[in-house]
Amino acid sequence: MPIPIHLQFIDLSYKIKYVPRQKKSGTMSQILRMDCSVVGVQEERTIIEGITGMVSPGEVLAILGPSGSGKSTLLNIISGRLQSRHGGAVLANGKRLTRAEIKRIGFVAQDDVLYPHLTVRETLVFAALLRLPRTMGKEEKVMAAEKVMVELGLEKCSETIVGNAYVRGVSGGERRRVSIGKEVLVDPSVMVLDEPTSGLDATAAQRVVKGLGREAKEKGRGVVMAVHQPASQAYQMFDLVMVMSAEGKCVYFGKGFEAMEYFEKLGFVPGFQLNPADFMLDLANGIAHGDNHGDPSSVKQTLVTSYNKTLAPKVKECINATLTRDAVQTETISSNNNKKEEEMQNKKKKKDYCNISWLSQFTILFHRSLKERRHESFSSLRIFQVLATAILAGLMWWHSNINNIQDRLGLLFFITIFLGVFASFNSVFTFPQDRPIFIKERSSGMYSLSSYFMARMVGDLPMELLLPTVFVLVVYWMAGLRPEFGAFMLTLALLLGYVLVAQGLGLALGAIIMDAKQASTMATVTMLAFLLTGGFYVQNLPAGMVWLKYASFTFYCFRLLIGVQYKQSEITRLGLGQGQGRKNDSSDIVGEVEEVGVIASVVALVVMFVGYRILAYVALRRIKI
Ligand SMILES: Nc1ncnc2c1ncn2[C@@H]1O[C@H](COP(=O)(O)OP(=O)(O)OP(=O)(O)O)[C@@H](O)[C@H]1O
Repeated sequence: MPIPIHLQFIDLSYKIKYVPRQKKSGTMSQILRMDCSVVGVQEERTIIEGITGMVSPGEVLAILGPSGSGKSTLLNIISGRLQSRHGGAVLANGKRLTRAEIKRIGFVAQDDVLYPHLTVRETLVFAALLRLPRTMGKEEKVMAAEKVMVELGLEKCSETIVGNAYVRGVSGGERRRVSIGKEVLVDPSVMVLDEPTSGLDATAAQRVVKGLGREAKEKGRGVVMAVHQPASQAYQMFDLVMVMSAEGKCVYFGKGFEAMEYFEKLGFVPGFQLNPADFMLDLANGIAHGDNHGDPSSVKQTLVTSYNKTLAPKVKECINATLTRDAVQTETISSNNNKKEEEMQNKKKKKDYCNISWLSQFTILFHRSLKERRHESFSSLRIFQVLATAILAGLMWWHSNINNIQDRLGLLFFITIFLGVFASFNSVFTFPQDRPIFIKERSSGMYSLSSYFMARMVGDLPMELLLPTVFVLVVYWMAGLRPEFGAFMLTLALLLGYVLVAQGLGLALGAIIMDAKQASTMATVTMLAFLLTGGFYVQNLPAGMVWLKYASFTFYCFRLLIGVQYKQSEITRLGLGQGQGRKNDSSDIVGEVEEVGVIASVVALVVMFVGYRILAYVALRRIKI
């Protein structure tokens, strides 16, 4: 049974600052010319204002209001997702929300935040394994996921992938139920749902609302949900109703069955039999039925004034009474515990923020990462890209001659370019794509950042190294590079190491910029810059730019590759080394391997491998959850 939580929210307000892109006065020609004068100064907009209410264990509170009235914003605040960015207070049993309480609030966002390539069963089972307490065994957790699947009518599609707007998967309504299932699984004390019935037909919507209401009563769970046009039968299941105006103000908060009576007293009566929710939505938009009540703005003004005058004081009084009761209870509890015990409890709470051990989190996330990313890493398009490029390069450099220095260096440089760009470009999407799920799951306390990060890093290894291995295998033997097995293995190891460094660069850029499009452009530009300064095009960089060469991992890889491919005797014979009288020639570059040293080059690559990952980790730490 969930721990009962009385949730109170008092005088909530939320404002955003924004810069309007263009003023209304901007003419079309000004806009087309992107005239700077049409860009406005920063403005402030109030999204919600003075919202007060509460929900107790076992109650269902429905939030009704027109589109854009701030319902989602309110739910985000209530569930602790916009902490410290709003006015007013959200209290759980009389105390401000802490991370532990937030974890007890299940939140189903308006958009389904799920991994599209996992099946329904996989999604729920992984959620159960990560979220249910360590006292439960694996079998029990899997059973819990199965039970939720049955309760929500998802057995039929349990083996179908979840999908999203781009990938065909389960239907929108089924996806919605998966999102709800992920929260129901952990028996939260309060469930906050943003339009749980969107995408469902009337019968399915009613089933979901009924199910949520029944569980609320049975388990003593508070439920807060924003709903668009609930059917009258669904409306009967709401204990409390809040109606918000389009301007983000409250026009009604109170018992569901008393709402019509309240509006009637104000003189707003539907002219014919009407669904109460539809009637209230019309009122919130300023549309009054029956008698002429004036224009919409005066209708809304009447409703807001009346709420502030008559209902708001009663709501606050009721909240105060609950707060006094909670305070008495809290006082009794704390007087029973001495300070030391309290400290120990706090420590334990902090340690137990995640339900399972670090190692279990890592193992589960690792498996999930493999399952989720297999389609991406081994997509037929990627396999085709790699194989086609490898075969093309192999044919172009077919059994190239070791004495033809330009050809050989060209091939080694091409391999470096291809693998570097391929790895960095593919990995740049990892964190921006994961961000919404990462924020959602971390705010629910499912895992720690370090376990997520390590699982991603380790999970990426087999995924990201297999195709480059195939590439090297094909090109190496087709192009007739050094035929000794040792030389092949060294080249392979070196190139795989290089791929991991390039991948680290992509991960770091993705984590820092957190926008897949911008980060991919940045990764391409950075890789090109590194390739430019890598020594193939210009041997002697201008004095102030030499550092660029040493910052480029392409530089080290390229030179080490040459070191593996050419023996010392060949370097001397072909005049490849420095001091062989061929300065400023592209064939002079082997000399720089000697200049930097093999060990130093390897160390530089290792430092960059670790450094980029540390950068990515630090960037992820900045994400507010
Ligand atoms: N970060 C933001 N930047 C700009 N506008 C915002 C931001 N957050 C919210 N808004 C605006 O605040 C208003 C309320 O948004 P919100 O999503 O809370 O409304 P809603 O009632 O849930 O709407 P719907 O029912 O259509 O989902 C909208 O007009 C929205 O454009």
